[in-house]
Amino acid sequence: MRTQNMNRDWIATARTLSEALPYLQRYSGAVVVVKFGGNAMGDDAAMAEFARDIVLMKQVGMNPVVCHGGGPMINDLLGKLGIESRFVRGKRVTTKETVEVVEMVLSGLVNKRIVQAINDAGGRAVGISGKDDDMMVCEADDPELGFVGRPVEMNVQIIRDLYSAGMIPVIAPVATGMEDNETFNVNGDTAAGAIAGALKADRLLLLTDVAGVKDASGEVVTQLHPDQVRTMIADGQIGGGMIPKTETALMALDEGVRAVVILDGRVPHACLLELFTEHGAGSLIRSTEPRVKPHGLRQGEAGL
Ligand SMILES: Nc1ncnc2c1ncn2[C@@H]1O[C@H](COP(=O)(O)OP(=O)(O)O)[C@@H](O)[C@H]1O
Ligand SMILES: CC(=O)N[C@@H](CCC(=O)OP(=O)(O)O)C(=O)O
Repeated sequence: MRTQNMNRDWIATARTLSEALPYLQRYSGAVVVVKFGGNAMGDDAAMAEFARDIVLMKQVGMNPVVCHGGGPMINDLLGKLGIESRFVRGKRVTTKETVEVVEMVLSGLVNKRIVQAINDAGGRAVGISGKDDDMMVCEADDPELGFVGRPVEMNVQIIRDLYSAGMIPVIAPVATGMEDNETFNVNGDTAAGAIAGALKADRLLLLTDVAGVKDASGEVVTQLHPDQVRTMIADGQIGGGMIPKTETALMALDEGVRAVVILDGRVPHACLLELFTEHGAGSLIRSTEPRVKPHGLRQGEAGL
């Protein structure tokens, strides 16, 4: 019977909402930095879905901070300009010419697309980059990479001011240098980690285009201790863009972030699944003992 089926659907929906209550209570006031990678962004519908999840997080009393990437979009524009993209250990080799394109794409096209999507979903997004209020000051990461920055000074009060005033900061990973006012291209994961570390965030969610950190047999490892991550980098199980991602996770944990999750941003409602359900998503990296549940909080655990 159609009516009975509909009733069953409604009851299931109500049950899901009810089951979210302990998570909503525990995460109230929590600072959650969400890194939205270029590969995770997808089409307009996927972007709208992501934006709704971020607005929902804000609506229920969390403080989401979005830090984005946009590597594929930079590749596109560089390609149109006839400039080749080259990466070393997951980071773009960035010339003076390239960095202008990087800033145009990240602080312009990508940042404003996300801001607009969040505002369309009823949030109050404000787009900034690491340059605003000197939020992120960098020095050169490695001479081989050119204008790629490594954050050395973080001034995150601007972010706290924005979320305390009801807004959702959306941050492009472009920063100022210590000298000569250079512009630095910062890997999106590195920037998100530095921001999460400086905020001592409760969670850092790194959204990407794979289901999580995979081992040599291609299986996603749902829970990782930092020592396991170090081993997997050293023995080559972790490679490419996953290197800056996992290195970021380790650094963020060292700086006081409670836990880092690497998850598949292409899965609908990935953030909600991770934060508000028992199921979780992707690979969780933290220093403490494994949880009873695969993701989220340990059963009976009081804190985050
Ligand atoms: N052990 C691993 N587990 C998962 N992905 C890995 C691993 N080693 C390398 N990778 C690669 O890392 C990529 C994710 O990094 P990247 O492309 O930079 O993502 P994003 O653009 O979302 O920041 C994956 O698509 C995959 O090709
Ligand atoms: C230094 C460096 O590699 N910067 C990145 C910044 C964008 C980024 O990180 O984008 P994703 O998160 O989509 O990969 C780049 O130029 O591609």
